[in-house]
Amino acid sequence: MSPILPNIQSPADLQRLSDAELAHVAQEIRDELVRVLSIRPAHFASNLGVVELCMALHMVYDFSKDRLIWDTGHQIYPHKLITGRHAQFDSIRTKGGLMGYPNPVESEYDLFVTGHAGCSVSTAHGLKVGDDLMGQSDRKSVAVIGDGALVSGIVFEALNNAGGMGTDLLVILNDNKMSICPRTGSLASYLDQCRMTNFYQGSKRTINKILESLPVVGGLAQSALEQLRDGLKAYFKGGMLFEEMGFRYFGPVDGHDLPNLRKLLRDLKSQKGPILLHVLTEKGHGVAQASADPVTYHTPPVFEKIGPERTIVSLKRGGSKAYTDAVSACIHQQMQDNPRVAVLTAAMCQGNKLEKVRESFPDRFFDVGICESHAVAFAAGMAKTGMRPIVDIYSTFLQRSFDQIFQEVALQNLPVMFTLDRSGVVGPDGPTHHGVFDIPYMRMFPNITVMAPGDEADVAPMMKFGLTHPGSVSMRYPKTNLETIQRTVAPVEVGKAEVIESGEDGVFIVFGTLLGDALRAAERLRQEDGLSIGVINARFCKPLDRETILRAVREMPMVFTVEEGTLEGGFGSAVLEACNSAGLNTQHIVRLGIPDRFIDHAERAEQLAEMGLDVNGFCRAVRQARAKVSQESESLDLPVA
Ligand SMILES: Cc1ncc(C[n+]2csc(CCOP(=O)(O)OP(=O)(O)O)c2C)c(N)n1
Ligand SMILES: CC(=O)[C@@H](O)[C@H](O)COP(=O)(O)O
Ligand SMILES: [Mg+2]
Repeated sequence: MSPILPNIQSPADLQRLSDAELAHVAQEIRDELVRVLSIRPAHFASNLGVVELCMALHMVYDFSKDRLIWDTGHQIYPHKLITGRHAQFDSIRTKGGLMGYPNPVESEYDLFVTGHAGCSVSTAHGLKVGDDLMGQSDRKSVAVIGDGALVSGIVFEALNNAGGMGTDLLVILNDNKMSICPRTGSLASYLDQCRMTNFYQGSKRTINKILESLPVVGGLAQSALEQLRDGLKAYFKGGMLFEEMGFRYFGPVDGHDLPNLRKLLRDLKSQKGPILLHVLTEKGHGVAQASADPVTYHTPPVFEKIGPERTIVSLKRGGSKAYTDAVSACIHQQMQDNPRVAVLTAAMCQGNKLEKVRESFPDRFFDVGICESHAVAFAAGMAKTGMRPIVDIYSTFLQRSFDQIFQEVALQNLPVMFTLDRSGVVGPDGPTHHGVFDIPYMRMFPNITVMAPGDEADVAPMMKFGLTHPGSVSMRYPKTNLETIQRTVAPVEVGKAEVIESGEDGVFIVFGTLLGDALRAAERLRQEDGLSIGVINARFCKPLDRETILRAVREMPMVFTVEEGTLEGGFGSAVLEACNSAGLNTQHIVRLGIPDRFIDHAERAEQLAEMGLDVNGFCRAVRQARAKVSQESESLDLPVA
């Protein structure tokens, strides 16, 4: 059969195809996923698992009018391939190319830029209620949510609200037994039980129909039948949880049976009220057919991404060690040395490279699922008992726990340590995943110490400090390979910076691992411009080393603060605030960091270069500042007119 997928310009083009042709398109989609993702690590297994579901949805609904939200959005590739973006698919997750998540700028079929799990039911509910109020009640609303995302607290907030309101909303639970790692928690076992039940379709409605058809038999028979119904539901087990929240439960159904999915979705489309359809899929489904590698087909890939060697690998990040490796090794060591140390992850055991910790200390390792708010409050509870919990988490995902950081940790002054992985720009995952806001949001609370290693040598002493300090500590580090700067490493002391190089013409004051590039820039400026630029490893943003930093501000003609975080309220702002309270002039201070806008997906090096946060950028900043200073001094020398 000749290729069909390249001719699919919109989902409407699917309508004219036979079942055999549709099956062919599904295979073409899988082949396309394997082809592109063999050259570029991206989300693979989750996309393979939703091919038929995506096609069925787009054949039953018209999402140019109806509303479709894919929870998290990492499984959006089949949706993009059949909504007119096949020709650009090679560009996915590259600078200027398609985003690896939904993107309304690309297509009317994408409604929200997402990347954080758990929000689909809320937004789909809002879309439906809004459309109704706007007089567009003919627009249907559908959310597709994975079993990993399902456990996020916000999902139950939405189910409760939509179920209570009786909104016409279809929630499709895409159950593939996996988060990134195997799923955890009681809901996981509940869903496993649901898998064992027969197809169950909203018996409540069926039984009520029987009731209505009977001649009036008074309340007694009704309540007896109601009890029978509840007994049946209890027996079925399937979906009771959702039924009790006001959603009629249908399922479980095979998520790879395209004809049956289309039939079922057509039936459900005409029904009223909140409905939850439980769909069973296989993460990584069909990859063997696509890559002709039988091994991977029968061992459902537990990983999200494919490496360049066309094999399912873990979240592959090149051969060299990353800061994540150094931190997870330190966590392991600290847990070995101190039985009071525990570690919590929010479904990112693999991303945080905690597998060895999980194996060595199963009683002190906690994967709470995609439940970041709970993770922080859980850690606070442990800290209250005298434990030393580490919340090991991506900076961007910790944003979900803002209020627990405030109330359960800072306000109680409890010793919870936050190891903030993926702080700074993260490359192809783009704006939903950059960890660029943690400096401001961590330093605003009393009682939290905010620090960042300048290089690998700082990691272990900082971890040790963080786990012995009486209060909460946040340590941020980026998604990049380790670097060790040759020097006599000064001991890590709270609120103390480390002067690495002195200079006369200016100074870089660096918070974080851009320290290496600042040193290389200073070396280049010495060689090419004859400038003597000092470099300070700030190490702490809060408390700031006022003595060292304010002395540099007083003595240096040019001062450059450097951080891989937003400038709004970041480290540079902390320095300006300190200068202001000390009554110092700050005109000669230049803050280098992430501008007040969202940074598009690209390679991390491209993103840093674009923001001037690399060697070239640092040299350019110094040269521009110097030119400005000499202009001003020339203008001062001009004879009075
Ligand atoms: C708030 C938040 N925490 C963590 C993640 C990281 N993450 C991305 S996908 C994923 C697993 C999602 O599992 P599931 O919802 O079952 O979707 P599947 O990949 O199985 O289709 C996780 C934990 C995230 N995107 N958002
Ligand atoms: C979709 C999601 O949030 C995760 O899969 C994330 O993309 C992982 O990022 P890393 O590759 O940095 O672990
Ligand atoms: Mg899943």
